[in-house]
Amino acid sequence: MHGRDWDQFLIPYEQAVEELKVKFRSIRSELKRKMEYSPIEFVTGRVKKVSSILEKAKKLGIPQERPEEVPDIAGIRIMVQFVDDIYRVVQLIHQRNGKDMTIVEEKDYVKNTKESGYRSYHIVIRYPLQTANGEKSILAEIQIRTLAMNFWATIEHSLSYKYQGNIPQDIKDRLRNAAEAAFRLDEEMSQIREEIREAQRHFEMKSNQVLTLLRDIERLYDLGRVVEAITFQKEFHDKSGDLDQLTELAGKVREALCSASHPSSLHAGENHQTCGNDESDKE
Ligand SMILES: Nc1nc2c(ncn2[C@@H]2O[C@H](COP(=O)(O)OP(=O)(O)OP(=O)(O)O)[C@@H](O)[C@H]2O)c(=O)[nH]1
Ligand SMILES: Nc1ncnc2c1ncn2[C@@H]1O[C@H](COP(=O)(O)OP(=O)(O)OP(=O)(O)O)[C@@H](O)[C@H]1O
Repeated sequence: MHGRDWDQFLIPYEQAVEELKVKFRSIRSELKRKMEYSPIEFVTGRVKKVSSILEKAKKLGIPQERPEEVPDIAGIRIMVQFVDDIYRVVQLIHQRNGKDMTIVEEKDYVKNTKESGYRSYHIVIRYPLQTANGEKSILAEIQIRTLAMNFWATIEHSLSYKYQGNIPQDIKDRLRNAAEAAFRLDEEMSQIREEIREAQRHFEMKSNQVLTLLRDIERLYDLGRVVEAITFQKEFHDKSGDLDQLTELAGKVREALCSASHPSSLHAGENHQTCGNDESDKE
């Protein structure tokens, strides 16, 4: 190890961290620009300090002459809002496997919580770089976690640093309780999110129903069924806005529209597209 130029050694790792941060931040901004949901909240990255590389090499039994075998000299961290989003990001990384990165190892500490209470999803990748001295590939670590998991891990990391890895038992116990609380917070947030999604779906169904209903009433007018159209319009105004009531009324309007556009003299089957719930006659 003597004589190693660490500044030189770390250059590709710095480049990798910068490139990886740009790549994952770009995914976020691209999705946002397209007004689509982004599972990525924010991305951070760091290059490990030399002292920490040496300690880790020792811990992992890696010879000092081969520090490049330490898997997390280059590391990025992707923060997400909800636990589901972790697996969406994992999927995004899987899609890039064999393209601009190659997956070397994966550890799911979200499903397999560590003894300490630590939860995160880890992926070690081999990442190819174009450097001034040609192509080089290095190992890099991607950690994916929710904001709650990050909050817990950040506090735990500083306590671990303060106590040099020997956190007193009572604090360890409290940290495990806090990890439980962070887990419950993630669960609660996921549930709230589901309820919000359900409410959005319900709102969308209702506005579609209202739109169809008003169009059908207008078509009744056009077909000369003015009295019926007025009655339905009044009924629509009197409704409380309950989806079931709107659906029932929509059914009645459809029936009236159907009989208006299918005088009994017509053969059965003619103009059938105006009846029922055939989507083909909707604009
Ligand atoms: N705060 C915190 N971070 C952890 C913990 N365990 C792992 N990490 C983070 O995850 C990285 C790699 O963890 P692992 O994939 O388990 O690799 P490892 O070298 O076997 O980890 P160790 O448990 O530290 O031996 C570490 O460098 C930390 O950044 C933990 O208990 N608390
Ligand atoms: N993949 C990563 N992405 C972004 N930041 C990280 C990553 N891994 C660790 N960090 C952060 O970098 C800082 C320095 O951590 P350091 O590399 O010394 O230790 P560690 O990787 O957490 O632990 P260890 O060396 O025991 O594996 C800490 O604030 C840590 O939270």
